[in-house]
Amino acid sequence: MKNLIRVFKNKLPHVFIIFALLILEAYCDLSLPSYTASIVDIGIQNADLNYITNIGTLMLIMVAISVFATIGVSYFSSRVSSGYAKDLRKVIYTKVLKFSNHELNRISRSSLITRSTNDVNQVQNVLGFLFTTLFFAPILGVGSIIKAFELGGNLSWIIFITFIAVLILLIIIVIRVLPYFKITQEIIDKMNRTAREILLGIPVIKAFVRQDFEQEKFGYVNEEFRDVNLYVFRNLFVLMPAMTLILNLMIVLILYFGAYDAISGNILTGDIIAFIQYSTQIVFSFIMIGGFIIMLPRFLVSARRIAEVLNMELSITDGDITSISDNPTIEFKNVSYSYPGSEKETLKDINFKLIPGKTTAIIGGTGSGKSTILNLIPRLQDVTDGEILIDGVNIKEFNLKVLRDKISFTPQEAILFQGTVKSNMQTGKRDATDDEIKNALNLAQADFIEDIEQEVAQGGSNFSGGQKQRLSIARAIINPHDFYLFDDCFSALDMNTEAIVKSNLDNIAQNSSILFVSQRISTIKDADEIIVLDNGEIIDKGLHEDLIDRCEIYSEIASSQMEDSSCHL
Ligand SMILES: Nc1ncnc2c1ncn2[C@@H]1O[C@H](COP(=O)(O)OP(=O)(O)OP(=O)(O)O)[C@@H](O)[C@H]1O
Repeated sequence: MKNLIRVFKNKLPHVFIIFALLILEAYCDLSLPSYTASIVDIGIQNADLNYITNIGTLMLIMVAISVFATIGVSYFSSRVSSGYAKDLRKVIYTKVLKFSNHELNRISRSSLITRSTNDVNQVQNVLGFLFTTLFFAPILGVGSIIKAFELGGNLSWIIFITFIAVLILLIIIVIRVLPYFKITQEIIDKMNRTAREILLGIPVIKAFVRQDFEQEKFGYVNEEFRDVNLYVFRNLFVLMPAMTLILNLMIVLILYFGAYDAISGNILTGDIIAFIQYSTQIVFSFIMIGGFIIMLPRFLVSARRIAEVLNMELSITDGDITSISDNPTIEFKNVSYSYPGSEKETLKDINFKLIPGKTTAIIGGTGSGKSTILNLIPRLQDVTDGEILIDGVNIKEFNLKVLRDKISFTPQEAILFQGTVKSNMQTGKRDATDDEIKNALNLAQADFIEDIEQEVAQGGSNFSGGQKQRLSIARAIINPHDFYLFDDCFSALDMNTEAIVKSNLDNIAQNSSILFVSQRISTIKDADEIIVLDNGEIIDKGLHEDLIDRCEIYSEIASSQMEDSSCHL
C-alpha cells in the first residue's frame, strides 16, 4: 500500500482545503437546530417578530455558507479523486512497461486491464466518497452528539439505542457481502479474458462454426457476474429502508418521551425539535460511515490488486554500465533456460558467438527453443544458467536502455500499432524523416505503401500477414544497429522478395551482427554460421554445405523442403 500512498502525496494541499471546507459546513449545519430552538422557545413564545427575523436571516446566511462549502468540497474532492486515478493509471502503465515475460505470466494481461481500469475506478469512487462523507460524518456526528446531550440529557439513551441498532445492521450486511467483493473483481478479470479471447478468435470461431459454444462460454461468465452482483446489491438495498425505519422509530421515541419531559417542565418544545434534528444528523453520520464501511472492503480489494502490480518485483533489473563499444561481439556461454514454473530446460548448454560483419542463423523444429534464444539477447527474459557476454562482460551489467539501443529485434509475430505507417516507422527511429521512412520501406520491399500517412488499424489488421512482415522489417532496419535479430519474419515473403530484402540488409548492416531464426533453408543457407537446434540443444554448427553432408537433421529438413517447394538450394 506504500506505493499507493506515495502517489497520493501531491494531493495533500487540496485535502487540507477540503478539510477546512468540511469544518465550515459542519459548523453551519450544527448551528441551525439551535437557531430553530431559539425561534420556537423565544421568538414564538414572546411573539417577538423582530427576533424571529434576525435569527431567520442568520439561518439563511448559515445555509448559504454551508451550500458554498458543500460545492467547494464536491469540486475539490472530484479533482483529488480523479487526479489520483489518473496518476495511478500512469504509474501502473509505467510499471507494466518494465515487466518481462515472467511478470506478464504471473498477472495475466486481461487482469492488468481490469486493474488499471475497473480497480482504479473503485479506488476513485471510494476516495470521492471518503471526503464528502467519511471526513464529514465524524465532525457532524460528534458535534451533534455534544449538542444533543446539552439539550436533552434525559433523552440521550434513545441516541445510544439507535446507534446500537445501526451498528448491528451494518455488521450483518458487511459480513454477508464482504467475501463477494473479491469474487466480483475476479469475475470481471474472467469476463475480460473470455471476451478478449473470443474477439481475437472471431475468424477461427466462425470457420469452425463454434459461435454457439463460445456464446455459451461467455454467457456462463456473464450469468456468474450477474448472480454475484445481484446478491451484493440485494443486501445493500436493504440498508436504506432499514435505516429509514430506524430513523423514524427514533423520532417517535423522542417525541413520545420528550412529550413527558416537556409536560413535566424538564425540556422546552423548541429544544425537542432541535434534539430531533441533532439526532437525525447523528443517524445520518452513522449512515455515511456505514456506507463507507460497506465500500471499504471493495476499495481494499481493488487497492490490493493495484498494489500487487506496483509492488511486483522485477525479474529483469538494470545494470550500471552505460556504454557499449561499437560493433561488439555477443557470446552465449553455457546458457541454459527454463520457463518459470517449468521443470524442463527449454535451452541446454548453448554456446555460440555473434561476430560483427557476420550472419548467424538458427534452424530447428517447432518448439526447439529458437525464439527463446532471441528473447534472451535484449533481456526480455534472463538466462537461468550460464551467461551472455558482450565483449566479455555479462549483459546483466549493462543499462537496459543502452543494451536495447544496440539491438534491432523483430519478433515472430509482426506487431504493428494503431496509427499511421509513419508513426509505426518512427517506433524504430523516433525522429525518422519522410525520406528515411520511404527508403526503409523500399529496402524492405514494402512497395504496397503509397502514402506513409496511410492508416494502420489496431494490430495492423488492415494489412496482410506478408505486408505486416515487410513493414516490421522496414521498422527494424530504419535505424542502424549493432545487432539485427530476425525471428522467423521472412516466412511470408516469396523467395524473390526475400533475396532482395536480404541483399539490402547485407548492404546496410555490413559491420553489424545479423541473427536469423527460420525454419526455411532458403533464408539461412548463405549464413556464415548455421546453428542446428534440436530440443533446446545445439546439435551442430557450420556452413550449409558442411551441414548438408554431416548433420542428419539438417539434411532431412533441407531435402523435405526441396521436395515440398522445389526450393533451389
Ligand atoms: N511463456 C512460456 N511459458 C512456458 N513455456 C514456454 C513459453 N514460451 C515458450 N515455451 C516453451 O518453450 C519451448 C521453446 O519455445 P520457442 O518459442 O523458443 O520455440 P521455437 O523453436 O521458436 O518454436 P517455433 O519454431 O514454433 O516458433 C516450447 O516447448 C514452448 O512450449
